[in-house]
Amino acid sequence: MIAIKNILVLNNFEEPQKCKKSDILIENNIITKICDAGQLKTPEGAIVIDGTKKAIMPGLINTHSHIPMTIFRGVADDLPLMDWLGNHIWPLEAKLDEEIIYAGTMLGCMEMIKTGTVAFNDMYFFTDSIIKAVETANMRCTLSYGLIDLCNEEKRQTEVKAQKDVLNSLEKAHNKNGLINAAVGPHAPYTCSADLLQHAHELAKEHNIPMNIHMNETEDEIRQIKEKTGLRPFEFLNSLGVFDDINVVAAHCVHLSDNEINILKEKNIYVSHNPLSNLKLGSGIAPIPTYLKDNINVTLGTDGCASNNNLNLFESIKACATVHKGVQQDSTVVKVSEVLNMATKNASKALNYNSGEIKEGMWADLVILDLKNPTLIPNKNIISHLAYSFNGVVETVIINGKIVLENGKMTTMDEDKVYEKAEEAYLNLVN
Ligand SMILES: C[C@H]1O[C@@H](n2cnc3c(N)ncnc32)[C@H](O)[C@@H]1O
Ligand SMILES: [Zn+2]
Repeated sequence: MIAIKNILVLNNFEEPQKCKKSDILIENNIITKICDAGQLKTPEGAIVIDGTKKAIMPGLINTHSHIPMTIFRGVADDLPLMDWLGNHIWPLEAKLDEEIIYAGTMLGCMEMIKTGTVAFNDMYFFTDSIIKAVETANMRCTLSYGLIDLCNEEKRQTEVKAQKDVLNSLEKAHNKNGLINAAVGPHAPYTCSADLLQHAHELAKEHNIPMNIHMNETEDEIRQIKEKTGLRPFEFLNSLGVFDDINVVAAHCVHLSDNEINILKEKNIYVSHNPLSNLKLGSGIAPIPTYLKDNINVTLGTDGCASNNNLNLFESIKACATVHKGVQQDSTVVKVSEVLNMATKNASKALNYNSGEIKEGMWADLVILDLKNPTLIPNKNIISHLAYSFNGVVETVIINGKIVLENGKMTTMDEDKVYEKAEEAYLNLVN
């Protein structure tokens, strides 16, 4: 049990003036009580956190990452997507092994937790090593194995077989405490055959899990699909039935025709907006204000550390809250509450979580901020600061009712060892 006393609860992004000081009780992994400050009787044996001069917010949820790619930070800057992937990233990824993946995931979990992220939706390889690291860190996640067959039948068969093993591992991991969840991850329309996409869709339906896919990131890939199929990517996948009856998290969605935006609406597709990756790779800027007007569910992601190059979701929040205002020459688009909802409750909905808000009955996935931080002063306007000014350095993080960061220090891992292993992994990758 954890009792948090006299803390400012940031549970209303729309009406900041309604946020007030409260006491919170956490039992097992659930928020069981929220009452006025001073009202909570501390149950015997509870850990007590004094929330004076602190605020608590829902932990952030990153809906698009490649977490082991922390090891790739800085390896291939200033290149466009296809050159970056084909000539730099994929050749290096051919050299990955379990140890590199474990080291990269540990570093990624540490970075996310220290910047207020409690959960992430990932697509990568060597899923067993990722599971091992995430279990150590006690992070929540939805993991998918990146399916790529490049339309080669033999490769398709090995991918289908590999996917089966991955789902078995994920199911076992999920059964421990529910922290780890499974998704299917066909990489993108330009790397997957129609058969592989349909196979992934069937699996998602059968297991009742989401699909995680890169969509319409660059004009170049859209041209490729149009040449091959006569259709734009969303039209092509829709014709295959790939969006039916499942939650789809479509990363990027930078360049869409009106008809494709209609497909987003009709099929209730969740957009994972990755503004910093799109800016760095020169891919473009997604029309987020249009999506918001159309009531499309928008969430936020960082993408991997070779295209961002960090996992601090507060930076993506600020980018999202500012870049669209500049592009549209309209400072009223993408409001503070909208962007904060993207990183919390919209993401929770996309991934079928019970978090993203601070309410009785919800998972205790929470972040405590020290109000004595220059980027949070004046404290009165703290909700605005979360979108526009906060540097992301958080004090304490609770995931699934467990304290994983305490006064800025990881409780689940030896930080120095994680840094050392990550440096070693980098040398193994590039040499
Ligand atoms: C899961 C696979 O996705 C690749 N990957 C990482 N970032 C991006 C991106 N922005 N667009 C497409 N693919 C990406 C990884 O490098 C890996 O090969
Ligand atoms: Zn990606």
